[in-house]
Amino acid sequence: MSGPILIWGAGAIGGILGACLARAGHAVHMVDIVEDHVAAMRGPGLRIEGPVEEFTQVLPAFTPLELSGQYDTIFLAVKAHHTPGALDMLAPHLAPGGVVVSAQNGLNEKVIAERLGAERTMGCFVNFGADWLEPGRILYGNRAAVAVGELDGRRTPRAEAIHALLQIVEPEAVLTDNIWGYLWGKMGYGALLFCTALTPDSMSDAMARPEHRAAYLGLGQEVMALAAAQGITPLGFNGFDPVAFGSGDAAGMETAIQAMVAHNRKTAKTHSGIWRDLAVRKRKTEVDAQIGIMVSLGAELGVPTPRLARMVDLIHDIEEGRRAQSAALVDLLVTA
Ligand SMILES: NC(=O)C1=CN([C@@H]2O[C@H](COP(=O)(O)OP(=O)(O)OC[C@H]3O[C@@H](n4cnc5c(N)ncnc54)[C@H](OP(=O)(O)O)[C@@H]3O)[C@@H](O)[C@H]2O)C=CC1
Ligand SMILES: CC(C)(CO)C(=O)C(=O)O
Repeated sequence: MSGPILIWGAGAIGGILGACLARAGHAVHMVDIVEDHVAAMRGPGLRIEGPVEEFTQVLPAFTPLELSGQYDTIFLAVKAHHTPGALDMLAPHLAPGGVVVSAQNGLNEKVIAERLGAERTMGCFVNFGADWLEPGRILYGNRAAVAVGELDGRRTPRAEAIHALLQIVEPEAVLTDNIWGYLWGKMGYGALLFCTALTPDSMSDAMARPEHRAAYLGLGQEVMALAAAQGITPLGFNGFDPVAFGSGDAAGMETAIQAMVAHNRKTAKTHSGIWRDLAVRKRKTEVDAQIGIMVSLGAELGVPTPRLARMVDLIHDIEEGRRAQSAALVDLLVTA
């Protein structure tokens, strides 16, 4: 790896990665389509605030049209449904031997590998919480699990180098030989987060409701059945327990729910990114790119996903103004 690191999509996740790496002395360039945000990063700088740490970092920042040159290491941190469009813009800036690291939720690694080649794609899982507040301001809500690894599980010098970079941001970041396991663990946890976003409540308040337990357990079980049908062994983190959901172990799932509720009680990011897209940003969520793809996969593999499918419809209803966020929407997922 040589030359500056490029962060493509300098919002909540990309902003924190870029600011932390630059503060540690790495040359980092930021790219974002939000012009006011790009201007703010150049000066007065990107302000990271909240309970984890507070600092301001001035960063070389560009809109995609302003960017020139090629980069060996690019972290991609746009929302999953923006991945194809971002890759069109990013492709000319990836050096021939370079790599794109997906710091995103979903299975973007597949999209990147198809577009740029598997050998130019690295898998990454991030679970720390952050919110883009306004141009130049990001809330770093809590620390949480981070993992990185080659798509084929090999331990390579470049994976070690990316791991070392991520350890600057999260000292407990893991270099894994099972990145798909982490990504599918997050697909499971992510399905639960989408369910919390059907309501106006915080992640922990929504997930703690006993009358909605069956909805959360059913969603987690559907995702773990999809992972199992592909021969993937999902991994746990921050309270999410894939073994309990995969085996339908009632006591294990209850312990996992309690642990996830406790984890999310400690963050200054009280609501998920999905909730924020619906309630604050008033824009489309990643539901098709994260949950919709699992419904399609279920149809291909013959794995039933009735709750995931219903949830996609409910999120679309909120996005398109047919329904308002309400705890009553989760009632509709209690029975499959
Ligand atoms: N925030 C969090 O706590 C967590 C997020 N994630 C995942 O990380 C990924 C990034 O999320 P997050 O950082 O929250 O998202 P943000 O919306 O905060 O940041 C993404 C940024 O990329 C910009 N963007 C969109 N399209 C392009 C493009 N083609 N080229 C350059 N920039 C572009 C966006 O602009 P605009 O807003 O105008 O679209 C925005 O500024 C998602 O997959 C999310 O699910 C994972 C774990 C935690
Ligand atoms: C809530 C969080 C940060 C996971 O902890 C997340 O992934 C999201 O907001 O989508």
